[in-house]
Amino acid sequence: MTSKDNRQPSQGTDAGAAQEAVISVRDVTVAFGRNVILDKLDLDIRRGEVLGFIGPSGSGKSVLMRTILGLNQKKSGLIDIFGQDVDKVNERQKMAIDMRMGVLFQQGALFSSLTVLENIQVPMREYLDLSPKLMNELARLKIDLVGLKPDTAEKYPSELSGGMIKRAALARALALDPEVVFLDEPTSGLDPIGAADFDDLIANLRDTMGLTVYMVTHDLDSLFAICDRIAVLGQKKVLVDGTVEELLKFDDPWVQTYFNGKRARQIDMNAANRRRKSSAIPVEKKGTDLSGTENQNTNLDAGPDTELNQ
Ligand SMILES: Nc1ncnc2c1ncn2[C@@H]1O[C@H](COP(=O)(O)OP(=O)(O)OP(=O)(O)O)[C@@H](O)[C@H]1O
Repeated sequence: MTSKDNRQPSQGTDAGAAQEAVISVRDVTVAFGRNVILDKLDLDIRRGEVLGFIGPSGSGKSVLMRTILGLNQKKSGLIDIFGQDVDKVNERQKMAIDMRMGVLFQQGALFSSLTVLENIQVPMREYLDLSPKLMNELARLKIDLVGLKPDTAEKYPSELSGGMIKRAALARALALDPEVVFLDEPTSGLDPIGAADFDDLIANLRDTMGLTVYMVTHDLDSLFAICDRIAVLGQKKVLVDGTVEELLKFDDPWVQTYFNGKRARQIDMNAANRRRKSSAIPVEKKGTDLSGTENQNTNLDAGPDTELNQ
């Protein structure tokens, strides 16, 4: 676990390529006018991990995601993506970096006037020069990859359920076979079964394709089920990052309230561990979590609405 006071350098501290930082954020400050949202923030996103990003509403989780993606300007600091300082790349290099990253925005953000197939082809048209036949084949492969039926291709977003929209948006985010995908609250608005299915899909993509996932979420089930590591945004910085088990022991009122608050309920830690990547997280002893109790009480709602210790 690293907290803001003992932050590690981005590379070379841990064994193997699994710890390689594909994205490093250092000392990044973002402000809108005089309103400073992020202040000298540090964060690493490591290859092949699902990184969950949590923090109070309005703390800047989406702003950070948009800043990494180059959609918001930073005031100062360094963002290194795939080993390149984004301030020093030319247009062609920037485009090459963009192609290696996919994004699923909070509401799916599909074009309502385009079919699912056409939506998935939008990034292909923007970045690649492919024949219509090849684009159709590739888009249909993505539709299959995210678990949608083939006939979804011809449907418009208005004809899809919430879960199907998320999957179609994910298919579009995967259109260019990115190495990293950014997901902004991917399971919001889904029923628990739909959300669990979506979690499984993300975990599967990580495990089979080595996908790196940066996931802003308020969904504790997702955090427990598929996140290899969680970063907490607070006081305009990454307050702490670590595994769920490490965060449960982190002495901060907001973090404790988030995971152990008044609307607590049982989370099956063993089920969570089964679904998480075994190489990233050691599986605890059967029936016991790291706090030594049978299963962990967690709070689904208190966290995001609770003020962080300032
Ligand atoms: N383009 C913008 N111009 C001015 N202020 C902005 C802009 N974008 C975001 N903000 C402000 O930055 C702050 C952080 O917003 P952000 O959307 O990142 O929060 P969040 O942590 O993702 O919240 P939530 O969990 O509710 O989605 C908010 O106060 C928001 O009003």
